[in-house]
Amino acid sequence: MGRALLGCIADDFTGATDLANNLVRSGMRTVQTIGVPGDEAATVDADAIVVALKSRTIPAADAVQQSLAALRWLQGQGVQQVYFKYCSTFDSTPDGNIGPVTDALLDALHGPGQGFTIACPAFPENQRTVFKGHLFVGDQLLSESGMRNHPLTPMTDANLVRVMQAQTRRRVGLVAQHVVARGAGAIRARFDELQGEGVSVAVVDAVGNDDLLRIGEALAGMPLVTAGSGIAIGLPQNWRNAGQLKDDVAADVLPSASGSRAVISGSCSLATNAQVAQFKATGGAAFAIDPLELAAGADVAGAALEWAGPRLAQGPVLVYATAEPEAVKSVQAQLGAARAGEVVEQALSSIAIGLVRAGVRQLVVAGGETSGAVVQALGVQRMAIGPQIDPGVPWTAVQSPVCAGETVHMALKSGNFGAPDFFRKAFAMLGQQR
Ligand SMILES: Nc1ncnc2c1ncn2[C@@H]1O[C@H](COP(=O)(O)OP(=O)(O)O)[C@@H](O)[C@H]1O
Ligand SMILES: O=C(O)[C@@H](O)C(=O)COP(=O)(O)O
Repeated sequence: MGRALLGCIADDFTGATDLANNLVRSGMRTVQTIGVPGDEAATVDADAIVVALKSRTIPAADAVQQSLAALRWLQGQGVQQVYFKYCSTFDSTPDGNIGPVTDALLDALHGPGQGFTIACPAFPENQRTVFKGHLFVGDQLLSESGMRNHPLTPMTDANLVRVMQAQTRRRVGLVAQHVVARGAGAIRARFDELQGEGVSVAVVDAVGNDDLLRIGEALAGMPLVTAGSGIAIGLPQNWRNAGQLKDDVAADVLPSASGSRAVISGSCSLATNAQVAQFKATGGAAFAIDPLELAAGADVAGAALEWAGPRLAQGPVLVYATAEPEAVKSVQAQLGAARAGEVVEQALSSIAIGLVRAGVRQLVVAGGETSGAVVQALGVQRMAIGPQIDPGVPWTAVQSPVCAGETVHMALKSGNFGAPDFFRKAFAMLGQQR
């Protein structure tokens, strides 16, 4: 059995690297696997393991099944605590999947209908805060932020107690910020009080990193934690206190980078739109993908690769389907949201394979679903986590059968993360890597 302390199940791939990044920065050596590893017996040598699923927008029953398979594999690794990671904007479809997966994990860990956990997507470093159970993105309620226009998971209610209650069979309650501010003892007392009232899932307020650290302390020994990546910063200290976590090796060292540079963007989020605009405005070579042409059967991937080939030597190239909300709505009205997403993801995946075949070894992918599709198409099985580019986005190093034996550096950028100059900043940083 391995010695991993924390076992994580992430519902998308950018989310997984976001969580791994926070764990690494808090001193846990972390390995990220793509999907549930096939080899039951192999033990992973790390303090934390993040199993990346692509389960955020699939049918709830499939998300449950995949999450339970991940749980069983993590239990086989001997983990002491399980962390279900979802989006800091609580992205979910009308059918879930956060509630159904939480129910299934609690049932599996505690018995049917039993157990207690938290729900806390707060990530203050990325302007996601929870106050009186309401999720804010910067100064806006979730429901008034760009998330209301998300292509797959539009979020139209900021009240997390209500959103979660609509998804779970269990009763949902609230640990308010004035309790969190009083420290771990007060938080634990509130957990007890809520359990006495029949509550099994507590939405927990957090408006700053101090809150996350207090909550982290209160979560020591809780078998299941459900959260965004922010809560992760408060957990490692619990194992340090117990003498189980040694800070004797750097947790974020990657091999040095080489090869050509490219960005693939399938995210239509506000931040990505700004990053694509900035890259183009500063003279970056960019190729736009039109979903309608794709759906009509045109060889858009071939055209993109033909375009990129001669440009790769000159610097990073960008291939993008990123579009403003009005354009996305118009495409979705013609193709349906799911089909539009599918054709774009498929094309961007083929382009990623082609780019790696053409010598790209430094690849930024923008968008959670997009990253999932690209990473799977490249046949990546594990990701080593390196230094942070912007909050929530680290460089990683992977192996792919598409360029067997050679390392590819990949950064999986969540749609709404990163400064406007993210793409150039990312590559500049690899150039200066230790
Ligand atoms: N122009 C477009 N029209 C419609 N859908 C699009 C367009 N561009 C990308 N998409 C789809 O939108 C979804 C964006 O989701 P994702 O990659 O998770 O980005 P984010 O991280 O911003 O949420 C993907 O399924 C992608 O294929
Ligand atoms: O928690 C977050 O915000 C991210 O880690 C994440 O999951 C974002 O998802 P995408 O916006 O779909 O990349």
